[in-house]
Amino acid sequence: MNYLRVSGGRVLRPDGRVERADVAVDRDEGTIRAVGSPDEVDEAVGEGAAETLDASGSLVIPGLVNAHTHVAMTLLRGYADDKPLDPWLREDIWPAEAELTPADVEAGAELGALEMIRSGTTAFADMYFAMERVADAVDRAGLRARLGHGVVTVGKGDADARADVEESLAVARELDGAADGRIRTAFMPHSLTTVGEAFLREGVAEAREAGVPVHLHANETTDEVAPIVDERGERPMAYADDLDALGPDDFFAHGVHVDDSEIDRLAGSGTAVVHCPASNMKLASGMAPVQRLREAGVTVALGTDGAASNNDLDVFDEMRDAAMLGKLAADDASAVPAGAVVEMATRGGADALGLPGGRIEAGAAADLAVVDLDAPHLTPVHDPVSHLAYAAGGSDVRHTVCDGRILMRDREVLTLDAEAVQERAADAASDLVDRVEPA
Ligand SMILES: N[C@@H](CCSC[C@H]1O[C@@H](n2cnc3c(=O)[nH]cnc32)[C@H](O)[C@@H]1O)C(=O)O
Ligand SMILES: [Zn+2]
Repeated sequence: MNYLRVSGGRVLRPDGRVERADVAVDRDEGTIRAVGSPDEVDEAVGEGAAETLDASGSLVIPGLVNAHTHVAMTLLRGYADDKPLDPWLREDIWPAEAELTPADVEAGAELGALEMIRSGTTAFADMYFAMERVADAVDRAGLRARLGHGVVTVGKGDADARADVEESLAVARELDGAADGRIRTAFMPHSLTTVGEAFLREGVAEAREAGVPVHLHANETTDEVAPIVDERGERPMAYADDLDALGPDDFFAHGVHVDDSEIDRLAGSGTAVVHCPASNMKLASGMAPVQRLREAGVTVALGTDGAASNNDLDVFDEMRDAAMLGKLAADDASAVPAGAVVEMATRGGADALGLPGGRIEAGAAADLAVVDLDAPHLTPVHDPVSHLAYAAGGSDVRHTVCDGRILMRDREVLTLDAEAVQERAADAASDLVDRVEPA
């Protein structure tokens, strides 16, 4: 067997225990073949590993999942800060995005992929446009992703609006299974207020027929909830239910302003929520009731949202922010503990996106990250899970593996030319800003 051995480390197992173990990866299948003591692994797969990754002094964890982002927004990192969602989108972000070319989107997506690989993320969900270019970047980077074209119909004529919906459905049908199956897709209306009812109803029905999930921004701000309640006399998740947009394959970003009836609807339907704590804090959107969502049985994942509202794509930051904000929201220091946020960033993310991975166990997808614990800010190690949630950062990741392939070894990214990617993105971003604000 053509196998990769991750040796000498401690491993975070699906039950939350951390144990000394080696991991044997079947590189042809892209799956984990064995996890155990060196002797156990020798017995299971033999001694002749084709390649070895050293994990001594390190913790082997499932690859992190960034379950909601707009990856090419890396080009707008630090472009417009310190504003609430609606004026931020209308006055700054949407005018800049109107100037983005497909080549810009590809440059931004590559930069995001590079940043994610370097911080131990192996899978993400992306809502944007020029998605075939994002797919190319994902393919080259070696990551896994669930991709969709974001639809906005408000402020557009009927033909343009319809074309946007059709584009999202076409992307969902055509890109599904790309990059040797590492790319899956979804129908992605931007939100329940930025897409008109008839378009939502038709689009969701077609998505169901095509067998692709639905992903949208939901209950992000009170400004977004109020018009639905005023105009329809029902909460947004009741409206979503009426649109047939709730189900076990569907995943909604934010879920900040959800009441108990909506939490019950999400739990009952199996719809996952992607919590984006940094974006919610930065745009002052509010505090999602993460503890209550989890207690109700909702699958909760973590997302960075775009780099313009975060301002990075490091899921370690999201774990820390989720634990901190979750406690504040619940007014309870025992709420959203370390183990919960680690679970949300790994298995929760994989399950929300319906992608393999999220677990270090035999038979699971070989998506993993090796975190170096030998650092002043990670000493001593009373509890490695506590460190993942509260003390470690993306730059502590030594190696990143996705689908059995090494994407980063000893902090060197093998699938992308880091320098060229960074330079291309910086150039694209400065040209973009010049087009938006002519000198
Ligand atoms: N085809 C659409 C594009 C939608 S992509 C998804 C959009 O979500 C925007 N976005 C980024 N972060 C957030 C957020 O937190 N809430 C809502 N929208 C966001 C992002 O800038 C992008 O415009 C069009 O014609 O405009
Ligand atoms: Zn978003």
